Amino acid sequence: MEEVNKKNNHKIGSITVITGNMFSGKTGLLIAKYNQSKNYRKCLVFKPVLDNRYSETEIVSHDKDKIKAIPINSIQDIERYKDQGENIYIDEIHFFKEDVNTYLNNLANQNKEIVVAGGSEKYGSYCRFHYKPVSKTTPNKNKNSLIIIAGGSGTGKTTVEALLSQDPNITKLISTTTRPKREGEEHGKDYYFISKEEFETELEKGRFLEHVIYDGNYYGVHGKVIDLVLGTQRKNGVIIVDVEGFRQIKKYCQEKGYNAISYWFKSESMEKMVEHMKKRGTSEPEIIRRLIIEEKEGKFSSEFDYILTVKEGGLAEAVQEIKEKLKNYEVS
Ligand SMILES: Nc1ncnc2c1ncn2[C@@H]1O[C@H](COP(=O)(O)OP(=O)(O)OP(=O)(O)O)[C@@H](O)[C@H]1O
Repeated sequence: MEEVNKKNNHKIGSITVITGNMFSGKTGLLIAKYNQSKNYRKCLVFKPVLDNRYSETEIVSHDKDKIKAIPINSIQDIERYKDQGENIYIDEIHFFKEDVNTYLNNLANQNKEIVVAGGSEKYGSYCRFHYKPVSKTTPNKNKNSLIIIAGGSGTGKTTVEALLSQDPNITKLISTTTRPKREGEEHGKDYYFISKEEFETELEKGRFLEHVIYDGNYYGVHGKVIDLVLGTQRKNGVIIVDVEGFRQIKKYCQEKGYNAISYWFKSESMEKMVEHMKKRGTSEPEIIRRLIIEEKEGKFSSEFDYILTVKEGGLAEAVQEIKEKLKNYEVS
């Protein structure tokens, strides 16, 4: 499992360190991460004044990708700009000689998502970052977490969710729908079944964290469902969503002080994904449609806490990994 962001259960920021040898593509990756986030987060980019090899005011990768950057002399210069950004990108971090670790830890604890790129080990100790989030002033008393799962079709999300929810401490969050109840389905077990009018009223009030219209019916996740499981029942929850749903639910959890652990699911290969979809009886045109969605949404996989490549035949193993990780998030 790839850990994308070093975060703990307080969810108050992150530091992602991109390191490696010269010409290994560190700046290119930093630029890619910036491009992924720039349209929906306020982003600030910095570079050391000393690094004027290609440009004074731009970060330039070896592939000649470039983005505008603010040149700074000292890491502390970020102080003047920090309120204008939620995400902070710093290239060539090893050029700064002062204690960048302490400064960036403080910044991350102000809820900033930080990405730094730095040269190879021979340049010194820059890569010895240890992000130690401080306790929030109002510590999170809820030791339970919401497991948020997103990812491509046929990657095992539904199977893993079902296996996780067999655990008495993990509850699958129930969605709300306006579609008619089918035989055997139960209100509050399969879905909360409500009328179109009720759905639209709640939607207008902003109570749905995400919703879609499929086949003329609404489907959505109501905020009160998260409150019920994590707040009232004090259980862990699990939910499958798309990228936008993940963002809204993560934001809601942050506002409410609930822990959220997010996973982006992948299969070992695209062929395996297709094989799984075929096995399940998904039609060819639908497979193509889903692969296109996966390609589009997959660009945002780095926003998730973990990228989980589910090995072939490894669904139970994936469940175990998630459960193990869940233990680390429990606040005693
Ligand atoms: N890693 C895996 N190894 C073996 N079989 C798998 C694996 N991942 C998924 N499958 C199989 O593929 C099928 C589809 O899995 P599942 O419905 O859990 O995927 P999904 O990610 O929820 O897809 P969708 O988003 O389309 O609903 C199931 O039959 C499941 O058993």
